[in-house]
Amino acid sequence: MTNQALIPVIVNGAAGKMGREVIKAVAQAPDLNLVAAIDTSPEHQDQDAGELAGLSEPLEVPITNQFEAMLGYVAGDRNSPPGVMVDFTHPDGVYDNVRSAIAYGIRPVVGTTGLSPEQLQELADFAEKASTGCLIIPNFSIGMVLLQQAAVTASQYFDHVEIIELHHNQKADAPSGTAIQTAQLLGELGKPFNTAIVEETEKIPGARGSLAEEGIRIHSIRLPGLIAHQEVIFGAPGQIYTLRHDTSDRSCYMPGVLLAIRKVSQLKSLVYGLEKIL
Ligand SMILES: NC(=O)C1=CN([C@@H]2O[C@H](COP(=O)(O)OP(=O)(O)OC[C@H]3O[C@@H](n4cnc5c(N)ncnc54)[C@H](OP(=O)(O)O)[C@@H]3O)[C@@H](O)[C@H]2O)C=CC1
Ligand SMILES: O=C(O)C1=N[C@H](C(=O)O)C[C@H](O)C1
Repeated sequence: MTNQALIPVIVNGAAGKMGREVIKAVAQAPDLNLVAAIDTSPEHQDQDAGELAGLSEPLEVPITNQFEAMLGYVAGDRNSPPGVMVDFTHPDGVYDNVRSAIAYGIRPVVGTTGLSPEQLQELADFAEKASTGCLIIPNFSIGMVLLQQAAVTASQYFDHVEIIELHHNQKADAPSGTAIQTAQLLGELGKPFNTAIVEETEKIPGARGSLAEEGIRIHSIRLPGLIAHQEVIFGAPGQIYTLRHDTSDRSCYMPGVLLAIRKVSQLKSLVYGLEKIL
C-alpha cells in the first residue's frame, strides 16, 4: 500500500493513558499513518510519541500542543484520504477540539466523555451542516456493547433497575459516559422504572445516586486499583439479575477505536455509540 492510500491519523491526548494505547494500535495498523500526536501536557512536549507509548522504535512523531497547526497541515494534504482525529483528552476541551477538527474537514473519532446533551446536539448540527462524519463513542469495548444489549432485553421484563459504575480515581467526570448511555438505552423503551413503594428520604444528599432517564439511578465509585467496571442490576420479587463488565487492560478498547477510524470517513453526520457501526 502506498503512503497516499494510508489514512492520516492525529491522536489528541497522545500522552495520556488512552492516547498511548491508541498510538501503539495505530502504529501497528498497516492501513493507518500516525501524522500527529497532540497533548497539552507540558512535561511531554517534543518527546517521541512511539517511545512514550512504549514502542521499541521511535515513530519520529513528536508530541506537540500545536493542534490547529496540525489540523491545517493534515487538511492541506490533498493526496491522502481524509484525515481522522482521535480524541482522548478531557471533558473541558473535547467540544472545541471536535468543532475545530470538523471546521478543517478532519473526521473526529471521540472517546472523551463528559459532553453535555446540548453540546452533543450542537456538534451533531455542526457535522450535519459540514456533511462530515463524526463518531462519538462512550465505550469502545465489545463487551460493553454486549452488556448493553443484554440490559435492553432484560429491561423489557424487569421494572426495577439500578446502575453502578466503578472507575479509577483519576477520572474527571461522573457518572461515566458509558453509564449515561446505558441509562439512555434502557430509557428508550419509554417505560418508567423503579416506581417507589415508600416515601424515601436521603439523610445524606446523594445517598441514592444520580437520577438519569426514566427513574434509573446511577451510582459512581472512584478508587485507585480500579480501571473501568459497570454493573446493571435488575430486581423483581424473589430474584436479582446482574450484568457486569470488567476492564483489565485498556487494549480492550483498541479494536473498536481502529474500526471507528476506518468507518468515520464513510459517514456524513454525527453517529453516537459503537453499536451503530458494528
Ligand atoms: N470511550 C472509551 O471507550 C473510553 C473513554 N475514556 C475517556 O477518555 C478520556 C481520556 O481518558 P484517559 O486517557 O484515561 O485520561 P488521561 O488523563 O490519562 O489522558 C488525557 C491526556 O490528554 C491531555 N489533555 C487534556 N486536555 C487536553 C486538550 N484540550 N488537548 C490536548 N490534550 C489534552 C492530558 O494532559 P494533562 O494530563 O496535562 O491534563 C493527558 O495527557 C476521558 O474522558 C475518559 O473518560 C477512557 C477510556 C475508554
Ligand atoms: O475514564 C475512563 O477510564 C473511562 N471512561 C469512559 C466512560 O466514562 O464511560 C469509558 C470507560 O468506562 C473508561
